[in-house]
Amino acid sequence: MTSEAAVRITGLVKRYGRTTAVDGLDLTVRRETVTAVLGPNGAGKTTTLETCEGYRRPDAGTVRVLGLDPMARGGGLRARIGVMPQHGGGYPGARAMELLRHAARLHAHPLPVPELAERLGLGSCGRTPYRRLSGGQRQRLALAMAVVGRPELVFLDEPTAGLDPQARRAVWGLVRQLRADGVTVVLTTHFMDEAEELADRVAIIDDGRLIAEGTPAGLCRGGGDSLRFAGRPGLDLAALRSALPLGSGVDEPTPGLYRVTGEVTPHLLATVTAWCAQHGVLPDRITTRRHTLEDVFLELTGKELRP
Ligand SMILES: Nc1ncnc2c1ncn2[C@@H]1O[C@H](COP(=O)(O)OP(=O)(O)OP(=O)(O)O)[C@@H](O)[C@H]1O
Repeated sequence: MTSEAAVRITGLVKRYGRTTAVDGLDLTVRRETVTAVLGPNGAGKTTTLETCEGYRRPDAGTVRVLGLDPMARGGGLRARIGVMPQHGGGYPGARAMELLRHAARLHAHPLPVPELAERLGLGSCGRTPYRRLSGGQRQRLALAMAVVGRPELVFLDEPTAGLDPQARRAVWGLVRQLRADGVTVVLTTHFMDEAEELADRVAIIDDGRLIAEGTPAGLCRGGGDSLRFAGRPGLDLAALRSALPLGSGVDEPTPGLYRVTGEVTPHLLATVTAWCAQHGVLPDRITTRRHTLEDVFLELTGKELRP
């Protein structure tokens, strides 16, 4: 049934002894989307993913993945999901390509192994034993093993951590391809630009709870956007304000320097420059600053380092 959410988590609690890693988390992931789960170190992201993958049993709450309980045996879920763990384990003596071919053989209709290996730049290290692979090569191999079985849903735990910029772009390309092929992707990342680039939905968790969820643009909208320009001091702020779109404001924090607040859009910029033209003002040093996902993340989760 395709209208069913890919992942539905309700009131999830997971404890390790006295540590509550996940503390009443609610999260729904829609099918055929890319969802980025963000959160400070220790927020409970990996624990949440591992619970969805069937590696951890919830202490309370329910988790349904493709409509199934990940802890139930025999439901066929394992064959339908792909998992890239944060620290992928491989047999130390097995060669990279042997591991990938082995993973492919476990599935009924695997992707063609040579193309996938080529795409992730694994060709040249195919004969290298796992223990001698670099960190980045291990990451890319783990990603290839997660997707080789054509899963409906993949969980990628920090897929680009430790990758060079070229490999990062290759991973982004693969994630986009998965999405275009109708695969649901749930990934964690500490790179806010990565979430903005790839994700349809972003879920921010802190202390084991969901604290924000939405599209990257929706989460960033408004907030700390600003447009600044210099002009002759003492412009008629009330007149300029009345020309601006609803929800925008303007002030003159220092004489001759103007700050327009509100959502920065092409229309806002055009309005300000048109107003200046009508009033014989040459706006100098126009700069725009948009609220980024990193701004939102820091506002919501604070700036303190986590223990
Ligand atoms: N196997 C475990 N045994 C005991 N405590 C654990 C275990 N795994 C995780 N924890 C604790 O649970 C909390 C959540 O950890 P988790 O790995 O889920 O966070 P995370 O959001 O993935 O963090 P990071 O961004 O650092 O990877 C942390 O306080 C961590 O120390």
